[in-house]
Amino acid sequence: MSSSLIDDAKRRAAYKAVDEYIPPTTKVVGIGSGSTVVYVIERILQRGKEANNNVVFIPSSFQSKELIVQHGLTLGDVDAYPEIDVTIDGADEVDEHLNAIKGGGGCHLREKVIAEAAKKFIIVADHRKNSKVLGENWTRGVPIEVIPFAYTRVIMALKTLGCGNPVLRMAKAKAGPVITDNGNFVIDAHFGLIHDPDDLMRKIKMLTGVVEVGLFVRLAQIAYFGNENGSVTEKKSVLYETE
Ligand SMILES: O=C(CO)[C@H](O)[C@H](O)COP(=O)(O)O
Repeated sequence: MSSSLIDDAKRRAAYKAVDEYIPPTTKVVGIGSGSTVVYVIERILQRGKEANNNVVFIPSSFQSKELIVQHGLTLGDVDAYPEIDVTIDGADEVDEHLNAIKGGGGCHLREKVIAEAAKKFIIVADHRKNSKVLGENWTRGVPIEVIPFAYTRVIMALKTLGCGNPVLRMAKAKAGPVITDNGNFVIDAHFGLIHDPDDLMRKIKMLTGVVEVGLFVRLAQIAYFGNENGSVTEKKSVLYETE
């Protein structure tokens, strides 16, 4: 599938999420990170200045802060708005229960804060992210943010938890590791198929030096996946099916 078809798929998922989950009454919107979120902002801007005048946007990263500011939207932060109406974000993989792997862009700590702060957390992605079980399609591993001082110890501990080859994420245009928006490192740890993401998330989070794990368990209400044929698949959490 060409990159423009993938971009179209991301765009359709993002547009549908904005159309269905940001009604005119919405006051506070959390903005995730990544390439799909760019289309979320694109759709929000298409609603026009008036529709966005009374809405505050809470970023999850340097990237989303820049998107908000550059497009003249009102920037807020989670200190001032600890309760968010709806957060829309991308994902690296989503399972059949709407658990997700996130952090491909290294932003999962702040993304989780604004996902948990939201009354509704919505995922937007292209069809490659739509799996039955985590680890099926996303084989780069679970992103784990760690404080630099502890990274070697955390790598050793991840091996005892069953990860064969945890990798310190290296920067592409700089010598050395990726540094997160919080000044930390990221380790990518592939565990094969993850049948119990809650259990794995808790075990990793208990390791000293781990700041946050890119496993989002029971957080999403709905996920939209843009497909190759122009359709959008909706996956809804059973936790919200009664709504
Ligand atoms: O978790 C993330 C960043 O930390 C992104 O949301 C995730 O990597 C998906 O990105 P994209 O929309 O570019 O596929």
